[in-house]
Amino acid sequence: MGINFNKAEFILSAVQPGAFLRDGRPQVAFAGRSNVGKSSVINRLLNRKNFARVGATPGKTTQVNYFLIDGRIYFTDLPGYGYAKVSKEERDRWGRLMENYFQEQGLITLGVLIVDARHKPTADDVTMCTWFKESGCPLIVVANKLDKLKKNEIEPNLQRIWDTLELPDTAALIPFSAEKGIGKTELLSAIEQLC
Ligand SMILES: Nc1nc2c(ncn2[C@@H]2O[C@H](COP(=O)(O)OP(=O)(O)OP(=O)(O)O)[C@@H](O)[C@H]2O)c(=O)[nH]1
Repeated sequence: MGINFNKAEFILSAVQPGAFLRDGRPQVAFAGRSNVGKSSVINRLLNRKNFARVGATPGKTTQVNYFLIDGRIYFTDLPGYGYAKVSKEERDRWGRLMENYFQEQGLITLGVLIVDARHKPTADDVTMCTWFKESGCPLIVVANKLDKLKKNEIEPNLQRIWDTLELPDTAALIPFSAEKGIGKTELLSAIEQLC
């Protein structure tokens, strides 16, 4: 039977390396640059308004949040990166947490990397993508804020994202708008299929 994405509950925040949840349920790890709309994407997928935090102080989330979906799979919300005003200390803390997270073998069932459809992926996006690729999990890249693109910009921008991230043939790139709901059905069915 299909996963009921309307049935979601917040489980816990892991702030310490080594405190990551591991109970055998599949985990879908969401990552993305600060302000790319990661909370909005998660909220859209779960049909919620203020479930995952939206628009709070960027870059202040050095914690890994877990949401249990329908008692069956986890959405793992990784802390955003690339916010210019973050202190070196905070950045180092983020780096340690992520290093530990990606070192844990077999933790991630599926990686969802959210990038901005308007821009060339940043060096941080490329690094995050490499971590996902090296972890060996299937990878979906979500090009969010599609509603902000003109029609003729869509194709070249998607190609630029694909090329910059050097995506393998096995990856999927889904054009998305958390604002308008574009791409939601496609992303949810990809998640169901891969979990
Ligand atoms: N036009 C448009 N705006 C969006 C879209 N998705 C998110 N936004 C806006 O982008 C801003 C950032 O969204 P958030 O969901 O808070 O982004 P985040 O990546 O979770 O940010 P952090 O909490 O800093 O990690 C908000 O003002 C959202 O309303 C989209 O698809 N289209």
